[in-house]
Amino acid sequence: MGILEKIADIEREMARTQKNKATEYHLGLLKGKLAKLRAELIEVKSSGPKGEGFDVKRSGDARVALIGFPSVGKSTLLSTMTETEAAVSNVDFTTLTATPGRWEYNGAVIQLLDLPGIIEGASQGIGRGKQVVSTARTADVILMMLDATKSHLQRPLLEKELEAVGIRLNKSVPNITLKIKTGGGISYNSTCKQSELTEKFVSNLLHQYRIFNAQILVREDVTIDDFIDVVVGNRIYLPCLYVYNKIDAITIEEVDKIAREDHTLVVSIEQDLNMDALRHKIWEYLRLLRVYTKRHSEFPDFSEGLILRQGATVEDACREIHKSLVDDFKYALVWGKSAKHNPQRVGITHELCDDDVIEIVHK
Ligand SMILES: Nc1nc2c(ncn2[C@@H]2O[C@H](COP(=O)(O)OP(=O)(O)OP(=O)(O)O)[C@@H](O)[C@H]2O)c(=O)[nH]1
Ligand SMILES: [K+]
Ligand SMILES: [Mg+2]
Repeated sequence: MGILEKIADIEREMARTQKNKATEYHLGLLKGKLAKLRAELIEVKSSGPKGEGFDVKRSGDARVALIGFPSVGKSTLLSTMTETEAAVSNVDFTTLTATPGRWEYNGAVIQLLDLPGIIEGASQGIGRGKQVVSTARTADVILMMLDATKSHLQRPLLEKELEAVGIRLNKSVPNITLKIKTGGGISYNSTCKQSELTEKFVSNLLHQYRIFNAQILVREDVTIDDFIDVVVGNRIYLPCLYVYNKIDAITIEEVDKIAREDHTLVVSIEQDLNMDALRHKIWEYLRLLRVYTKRHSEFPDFSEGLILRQGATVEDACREIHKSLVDDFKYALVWGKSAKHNPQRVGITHELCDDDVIEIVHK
């Protein structure tokens, strides 16, 4: 039996099994098996011949991947926001390969990656779906484009396809440590009450994965899925913005309803509705910082900032300018949101905020 058939088998069994307290445990183990098979699918992919994901070189400060059903307007967006002219038509599967475009915003250069449309079953190799969802793993942000005039089932269907290749959307990494040991059996500890996880389940699931010696520490109330994710590994946690296009073609009441969903923005690319909000939202989801530098007794250079990731420290800023600065670093002066007073004298581990101004004093 092939991997896909085995997956289908387990999915059927899970669908047949009623969900209740008595079956929870059994279902959990089935989920574990399923995750294992899916992981095998991903692995075959990454060790397989070249071109499993689309081979587009990353460039700029970050990458945004456009994911969606055919004809939702992905290429229309690329053609609107970048200089790249992508073919647009009402015929499904117009785009057949990954097409990058360059978008500048707040001094950062963002690569927008237009991708072929995908449909249900993409992660299992239907159409070019497998390549598309593999490429999604390389993005910093997923822009999931949806057609506001079409069925609202598109959203959960696409989420399922991305989940299947190990992408977790708008979720943080579960606070679980798993240390594989060479002896001592399974030792399980939790710092808080668990609503789903039990010691018996943990040890059985680990046995399924041929792990017989390990230390597990769980620091928050997690789900069985979270635990499986940690055991399987190879998961990617990405921010995802859901963009409903073509709102020019639906009623204002419908627009209002959609706009209330989490992580969601409504636009019409062709009618230029809400597009500034979209640009701003993408920037927010990229979690980038812009920091300005200044020389001693001069004004800051606001024409050019450093682009850093959220959580970046003075050390990251130094590296961005020149790596020798890290070795020669004495202290820095910081003005802005991260400073307690202006300027604040800080060390190399100080965390920076968006729009901060920094002066580095070196030996
Ligand atoms: N009504 C309306 N139609 C739009 C809008 N944006 C794009 N379209 C139309 O949607 C159709 C599909 O656009 P594309 O950009 O080719 O869609 P795609 O998602 O790239 O499609 P594939 O490459 O086939 O996956 C075209 O006929 C566009 O004119 C919009 O804001 N409103
Ligand atoms: K199309
Ligand atoms: Mg297209």
